[in-house]
Amino acid sequence: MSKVTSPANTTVPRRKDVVRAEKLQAGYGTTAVCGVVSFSLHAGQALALVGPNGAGKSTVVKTVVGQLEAVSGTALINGAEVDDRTLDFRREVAVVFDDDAFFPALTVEEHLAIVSAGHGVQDVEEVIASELEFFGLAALATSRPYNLSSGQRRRMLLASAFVRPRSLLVLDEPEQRLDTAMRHRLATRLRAEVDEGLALLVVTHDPDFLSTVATKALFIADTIHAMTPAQAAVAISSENPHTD
Ligand SMILES: Nc1ncnc2c1ncn2[C@@H]1O[C@H](COP(=O)(O)OP(=O)(O)OP(=O)(O)O)[C@@H](O)[C@H]1O
Repeated sequence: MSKVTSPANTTVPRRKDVVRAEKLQAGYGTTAVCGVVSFSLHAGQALALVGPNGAGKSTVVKTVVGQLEAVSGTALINGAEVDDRTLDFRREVAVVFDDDAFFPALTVEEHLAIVSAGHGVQDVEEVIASELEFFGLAALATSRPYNLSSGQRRRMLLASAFVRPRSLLVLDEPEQRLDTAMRHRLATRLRAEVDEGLALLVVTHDPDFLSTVATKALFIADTIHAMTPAQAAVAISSENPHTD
């Protein structure tokens, strides 16, 4: 496997359809949880999935990244059917879900080192120091996850997606448990990375986060509505997308 020097130089050249969902029904077993989803996501785009609690956003995302089997339809990443065991998938796709696990015995910096070194990053120490700083965890580098607050653990999990290469980043409610300043810093950084070619698929309930980050949006419910980020921000602010 070729070595990379840092996550910063790993954005892939722009190309079509980093993600393509075609008539995708996400659900459990044979039971769909929401309407049929079709979308494409290119490098340099950020698609926000919005909608009320229980609408099916996480289920759709987990299906897109191959953690759940589709009820019907297909999800393609870089033109190939999703298989999260392949080297290509693991090299290109960084995923952070709310229920992500960690090792109780390992420190914050050890978690990040495993992820970074495991993805072939050469200057691991430098990269980790930079992300610890960004996520406000420098003073907690040698702490173990159970000695962190829930927001600090969340920061650690998010940091793990930034210490490794990625051309597609998938985040499920990244704003959860982050304070306002961290939310803003994260949103601003994500938007800058998207502008440089990252493809971002994000579930969010935060209109400000969405407005900063998203280039397009889907409202997930029994039927699916494509929206502009501005429309989606209004929809999730008012919790009623159908009034206008
Ligand atoms: N493992 C599971 N087995 C069966 N049904 C599930 C499972 N996980 C979630 N569900 C159901 O699927 C539906 C969609 O859940 P999902 O977590 O995708 O919603 P969501 O839009 O992400 O919600 P939230 O905004 O609350 O995170 C819900 O009705 C939920 O109860």
